[in-house]
Amino acid sequence: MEQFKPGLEGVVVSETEISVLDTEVEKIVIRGYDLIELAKTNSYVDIVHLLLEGELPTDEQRQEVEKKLHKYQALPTTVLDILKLQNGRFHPMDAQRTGVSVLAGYDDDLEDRSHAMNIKRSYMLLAQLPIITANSYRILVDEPTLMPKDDLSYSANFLYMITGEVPTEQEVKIFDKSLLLYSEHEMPNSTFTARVIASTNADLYGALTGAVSSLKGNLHGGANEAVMHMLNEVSTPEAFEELIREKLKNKEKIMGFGHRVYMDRMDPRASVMKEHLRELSERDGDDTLLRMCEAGERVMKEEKGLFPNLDYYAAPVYWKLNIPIILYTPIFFVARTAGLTAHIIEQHENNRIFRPRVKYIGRDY
Ligand SMILES: CC(=O)SCCNC(=O)CCNC(=O)[C@H](O)C(C)(C)COP(=O)(O)OP(=O)(O)OC[C@H]1O[C@@H](n2cnc3c(N)ncnc32)[C@H](O)[C@@H]1OP(=O)(O)O
Ligand SMILES: O=C([O-])CC(=O)C(=O)O
Repeated sequence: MEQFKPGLEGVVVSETEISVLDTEVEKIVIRGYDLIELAKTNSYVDIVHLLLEGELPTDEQRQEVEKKLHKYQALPTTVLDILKLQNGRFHPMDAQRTGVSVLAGYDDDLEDRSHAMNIKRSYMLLAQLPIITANSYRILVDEPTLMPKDDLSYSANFLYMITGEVPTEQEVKIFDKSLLLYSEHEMPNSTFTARVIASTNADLYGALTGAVSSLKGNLHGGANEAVMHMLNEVSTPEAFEELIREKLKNKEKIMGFGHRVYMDRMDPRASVMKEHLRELSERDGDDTLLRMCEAGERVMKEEKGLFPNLDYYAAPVYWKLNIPIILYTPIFFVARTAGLTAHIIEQHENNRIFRPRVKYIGRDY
């Protein structure tokens, strides 16, 4: 039998025009563009256009995308009704999975896998997921639901529905940047999951529900919530350093550190988020969280030679934006929906079913 690679490490599973992590030139390449460079000048909606249409938008096209995202916000009321019926027992991540499934039932052309239909579905999901996500939390904590405002941008509306306050320009800028950084990242577990499901010719909703489930785990998207819980266990850099040393002694994994691809350096997206944490620390005149994170970074480099991934610095940034911890991973999923749908569409259009083999280690036969 062929070589066995645990965790498929280093195995190439797809050809793609969407993205690649080029470790030689240290770039996250999205359709030919460096994501970290794009983060300096572009917005999340630009990346949505790049991922779904193949090109960065002109000013006019950007406005069209924003308009389209507004137009598609009409969420069938059943989705939130179902969440309410569960008496607030849904984790927002599970609410997203259920929400995407329910939306499949409203798609009259479910069997139509054409490019145009899949692109339309992607925009609809991107428009409706922030409403499902923010309101699933509101239902969970028994607060009135909130619908988007006509005069707010995509990212501003998402943050508004989460916090209930119209965000400042600085808050929108930083939140939007986090969505951009989370939008796409080559072939993580969730994207692979989505492509495996899509490879049976299953519909886009089915592939996405699989991806939500994958992303929820704390070795993947769930790490951002775990990071914040860990930071909240203590309140000083010294105590945080001690906490990490203790966890390492107990052979625990430290959430927010390590990455299958970035082995010997910090995830470049984490560096961008770290700068935004600095900015918010200056705004608040309180850099305790930043100093705690830096202490964690130092001890992990020293003890394990491991570096932060995006989740490590996204978590304290979301904390400073007043976002409830239970929404950190769901926000990651909303942002990643742009990349995931692009991958599902690509899989549908250039498909061979995934069907690998095993190395048998069972009873003799
Ligand atoms: C945006 C994202 O989704 S990024 C990923 C977010 N996930 C996390 O932050 C969870 C914590 N990190 C991890 O669990 C891992 O580093 C992963 C899942 C990201 C990558 O996993 P893999 O490439 O399979 O690495 P693996 O888990 O085999 O680790 C290799 C070694 O480093 C150690 N290691 C890796 N990450 C960590 C960590 N965060 N804390 C402590 N030790 C770690 C492992 O224990 C292992 O040590 P060993 O060889 O002595 O057994
Ligand atoms: O690439 C990965 O394995 C995980 C990750 O950082 C992401 O999905 O953004």
